Amino acid sequence: MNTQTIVTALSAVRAQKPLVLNITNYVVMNNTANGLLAVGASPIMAHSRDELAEMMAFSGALVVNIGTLDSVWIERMRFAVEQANQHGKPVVLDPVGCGASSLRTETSRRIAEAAECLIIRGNASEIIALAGAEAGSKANGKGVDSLDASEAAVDAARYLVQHYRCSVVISGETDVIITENSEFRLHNGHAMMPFVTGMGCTLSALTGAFAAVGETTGLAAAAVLGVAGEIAAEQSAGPGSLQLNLLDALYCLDAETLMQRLKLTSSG
Ligand SMILES: Nc1ncnc2c1ncn2[C@@H]1O[C@H](COP(=O)(O)OP(=O)(O)O)[C@@H](O)[C@H]1O
Ligand SMILES: Cc1ncsc1CCOP(=O)(O)O
Ligand SMILES: [Mg+2]
Repeated sequence: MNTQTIVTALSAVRAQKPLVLNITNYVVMNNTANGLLAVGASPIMAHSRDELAEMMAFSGALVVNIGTLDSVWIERMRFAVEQANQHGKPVVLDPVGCGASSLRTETSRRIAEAAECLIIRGNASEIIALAGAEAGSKANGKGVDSLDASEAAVDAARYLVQHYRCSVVISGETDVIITENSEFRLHNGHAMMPFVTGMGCTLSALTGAFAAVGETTGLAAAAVLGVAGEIAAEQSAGPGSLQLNLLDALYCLDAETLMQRLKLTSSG
C-alpha cells in the first residue's frame, strides 16, 4: 500500500459508486450519508430485520456503528453481520463510546467476534477499551470523545488485529492504521475536526466505501478524509462551516492534491 494505491482506490470508489449499508446512530445519519455521496459512494441507512438480508446481498459493505445502540438495534447489528458474512462482504465496526458503558464494550466485542472480514475504526480511547486489560492499557475516554493520543492505543490495536484477524484504524491527530503485516501513520487532518460531531463516524462510513472496492485496510479512507479535512478547515472560520466545506473538499479532491498533501509513513 502506497500513495498510488490510495489514489487508485479513490478512483475505484468514484467509478464503481459502491452501495454502503449503514446501521448507524441517530446523531450522524445525515453527515455520514452526505460524506459517502461526496466521496462518490452510495449510502443506505437501514435497520429493519425485514429488509437487512435482502439489502446485504447487493451492498458492497456493511458499516456497524453502535453510537445510539439499544437491545433491538444490537440484535439487528448481529443479524446484519451474519448476512455480511454469508455474502462475503466486509464489515466496518465503529465502537462509538466503547468503554463508556459495559453495554458498549460488550456489544462491540460481540460484533467484532462475529464479523469474518473486519475493519475496526475508533478513536484511541475506544480502541484501548475494546482491547481491555489483556492489552495492558487503561482508556481515558469521555463519552464518545478520546482523551488518549493515538500512540497510547497502538499496543491495544495490535492485540485486536491478532485477536479478531482484522485491520484497525486509530484516528486522532495522527491516524495509525495497523494490519497483520504493516503499520501506517498519517499526519493529515486538522485540530478543528474533533469539534464537528460525526467526523469519526464519517471516517468509518468512508472506510466502508473503500472496503467495498477491495481496500480493506482502512488506510485510503483515512488518507482521503484527512486531506479533505485539512483543506476544508483552511477555508472554515469554525466547526459550522467546516461541516459544509468538508463535503465540498471530499467532492472536489483530485489525485494531484491528494498526493501532494499526503503525509504518510509506513513500517513493517
Ligand atoms: N487533533 C487532530 N488533528 C488532526 N486531525 C484530527 C485531529 N483529531 C481528529 N482528527 C481527524 O478527525 C477525524 C475523526 O477522528 P476522531 O476525532 O479521532 O474520531 P471520533 O470522532 O470517533 O473521536 C479523523 O480523520 C482524524 O484524523
Ligand atoms: C455524540 C454522539 N452520541 C452518541 S453517537 C454520537 C456521535 C459520535 O460521533 P463521532 O464519534 O464521529 O464524533
Ligand atoms: Mg467516534
